[in-house]
Amino acid sequence: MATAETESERRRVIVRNMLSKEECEELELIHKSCSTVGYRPNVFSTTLSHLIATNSSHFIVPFVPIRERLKEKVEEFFGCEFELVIEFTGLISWARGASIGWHCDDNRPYLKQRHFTAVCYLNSYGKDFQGGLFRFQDGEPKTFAPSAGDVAMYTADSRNVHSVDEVTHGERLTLTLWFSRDSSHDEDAKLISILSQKLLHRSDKVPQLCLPLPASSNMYWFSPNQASPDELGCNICWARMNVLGYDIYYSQNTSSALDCSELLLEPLQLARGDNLFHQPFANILHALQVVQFFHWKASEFPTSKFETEASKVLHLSQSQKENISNLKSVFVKNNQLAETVFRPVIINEKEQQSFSWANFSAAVTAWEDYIRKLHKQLLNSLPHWRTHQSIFSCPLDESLEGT
Ligand SMILES: O=C(O)CCC(=O)C(=O)O
Ligand SMILES: [Fe+2]
Repeated sequence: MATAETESERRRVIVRNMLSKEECEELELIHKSCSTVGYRPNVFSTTLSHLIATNSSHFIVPFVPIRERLKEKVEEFFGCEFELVIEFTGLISWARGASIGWHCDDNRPYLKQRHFTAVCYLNSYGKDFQGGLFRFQDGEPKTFAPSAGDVAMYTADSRNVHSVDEVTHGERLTLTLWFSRDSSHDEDAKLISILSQKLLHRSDKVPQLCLPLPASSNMYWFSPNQASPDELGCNICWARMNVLGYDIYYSQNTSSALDCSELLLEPLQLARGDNLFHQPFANILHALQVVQFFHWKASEFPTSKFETEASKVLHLSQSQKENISNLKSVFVKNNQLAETVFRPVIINEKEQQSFSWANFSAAVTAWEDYIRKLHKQLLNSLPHWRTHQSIFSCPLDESLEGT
């Protein structure tokens, strides 16, 4: 006679719609504006420590309530209340060609501290990507077609040997967490320590707008498979902007003096068609964040009937256009590759056609407000996190409300 399994025998659960559409989209924004090349071919990743290292610590804030809910759910389902720590949190995207064969998640001596896995799917099979089905080697469910908001939770041991089919189209995006019973592997403690070093020694009491700071350029260099020569690759920040219709323009003399990798730290302007947007961005990551933010929120900016003030948009000269295409050939060596890997499957054509610099300009301001709000929440929370050595949702102190 079959008996109900006890909590300690439970090995997996799939929870549908655990993350809201808004949460999925916000994490997608963070990934598409901060990710680096990942640990496997055709995989990109964004870790929380990388966010801190690139002056984007405030992007940890949207993860906080999600991490909490996931931990509670894993503890409840597997019957280990108050026992677990989060060992790792990361956004991982899988581009065409990425896959992983049969494995379990603690299958290396240095991974034995991983006791439970939670994989949140931030976009959908059949809509945003093809291929990429998740499979368990035995038991039910056997195959799982991810949909945005779904979460798979399973024990990291050999009772859950699983694989992911090769992605054949689009970019499959996940938020992956591992949980441990061993508190010495607590990710929170490490994050709080580096956050404190970064944020508490700053002299500015009224925080400046946080502008991202790119990591070393090789972390953004994608080549289709790791063995192929550099000539075939592309810079992922550049490529992500190109596929959404933006060109990148550096006004300084780029022909000789600057090492190309240093260029990523220099101010730049964005162009589209024959137009150059007047406002400079501090560096390539700053431009990318604003572009991705606009792409996320575009529908919220009413289609402007008014042309941008003439002073905000300049007409590109022939030599500026040449400058753009010369640099593009350095940073995106294979345009076809960039299109295949980074072009979203669904691009709102209306959004592309009704593009206006006036709306884009409004998005620059809205992005600044958004970043300031996240940064304020982070500064509000950090003292509580330090006291409790744990990252958790804190209500905003009244004294900070409305500031
Ligand atoms: O993305 C998934 O569905 C699972 C990924 C996986 O198995 C892993 O990262 O270990
Ligand atoms: Fe896995």
